[in-house]
Amino acid sequence: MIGACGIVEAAPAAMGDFVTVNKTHFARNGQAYYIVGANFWYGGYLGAAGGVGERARLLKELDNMKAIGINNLRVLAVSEKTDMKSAVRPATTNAPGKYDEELLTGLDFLMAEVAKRDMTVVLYLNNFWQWSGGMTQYLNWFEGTPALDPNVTKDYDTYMQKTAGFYRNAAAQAEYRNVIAKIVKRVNTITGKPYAEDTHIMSWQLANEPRPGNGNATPEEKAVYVKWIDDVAGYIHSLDRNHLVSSGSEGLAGSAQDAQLYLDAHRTKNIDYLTYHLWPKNWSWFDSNNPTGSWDNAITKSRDYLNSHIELAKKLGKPIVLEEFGLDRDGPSFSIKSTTHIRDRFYREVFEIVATRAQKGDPIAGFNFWAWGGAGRAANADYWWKPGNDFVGDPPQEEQGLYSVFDSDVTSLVLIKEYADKLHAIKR
Ligand SMILES: O=C1NC[C@H](CO)[C@@H](O)[C@@H]1O
Repeated sequence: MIGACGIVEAAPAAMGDFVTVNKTHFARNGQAYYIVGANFWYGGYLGAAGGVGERARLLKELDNMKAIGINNLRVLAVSEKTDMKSAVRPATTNAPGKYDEELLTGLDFLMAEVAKRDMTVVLYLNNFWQWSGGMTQYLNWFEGTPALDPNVTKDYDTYMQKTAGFYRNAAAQAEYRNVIAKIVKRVNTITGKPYAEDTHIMSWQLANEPRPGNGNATPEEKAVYVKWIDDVAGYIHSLDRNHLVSSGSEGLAGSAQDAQLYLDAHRTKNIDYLTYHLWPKNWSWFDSNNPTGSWDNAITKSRDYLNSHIELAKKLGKPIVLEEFGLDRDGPSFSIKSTTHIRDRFYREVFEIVATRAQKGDPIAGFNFWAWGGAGRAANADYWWKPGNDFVGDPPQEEQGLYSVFDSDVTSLVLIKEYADKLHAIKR
């Protein structure tokens, strides 16, 4: 069918129900719903009508993801204009109260196309990291503190400790809630449907990887964090009684390694399901320059991380989604010409634990790998992103090719499809 923008579009799929929580599982359309997902942070950017928009690419990416069984996308809904070097440009928020409607229409287009493919989307409304401006940019606006890019300062500990000041800043929280209301109460300009009534939104998510501070977060910082999650999640539910709300937490790695904090932060009835992320290289469990020597350590710790968080989900009686995980390409290399044998081995280990425990009825509700690169390609010899370059799965704060799964990574795509079939076959 030829759509309004003159591009062949998928035929409308049947309208589904909202994703709901049934004890420790998701349900949709009267049956168990398992997440076979991709991180696709830039999906709304590709949907824009002009500027950075690439609607023909977006349709192809969605069709290619659908073809390997992907049913869920995790997408950045809001970004903040910032001077920080390794942040995406443009941003949906140019300044407090000043929003880029063309870019926000990109999210409308994405949601319209997702609905045609009966996929669902998790939309995150902020970012603890600098690659979309995020909480640090709010503090620059409302505290006047410089937005210091940790890729430049190389001081992530100070970055994390200062960024957590966002939770305590009343003016920043007020603007954050203004933005939340703008998105949650938005009416899709393509379909005319209010977002709050869109059954293809699975969940609103407070932020990407919100942390209480750095690894030495104080009891006071932890208490502020727990209250912030409860308050904001409750605020979102007050605007929208239909959709789930999640935090975007990484699990213990994003909770100062404090399991009690992770439980306390997610016990509230306002958080409907748990999230966690798995990053063996980022967390120095895996050394990609010594893969053989570090594999056993990495996979042992990864297996423990995967399984222990499912036990925490059992304690809270809520589903849990592994909504980020990744490993770099053989070499290591950023080039799409490099192989992905080690990453495929890691993915298979992750998928096997998720699928096996899901089949057993444990509260693991699926995964989103990080991240879909699809047809995007790195543009520069140094693999860093510059405005005007393709978007790929790696945001601008990392080399373009670090963790992306590209459309040429056939062994990875086949592996994802193999486990998509297993998860989609689970009937409960
Ligand atoms: O949310 C995230 N988690 C890990 C990704 C890869 O390092 C990173 O790109 C992103 O900020």
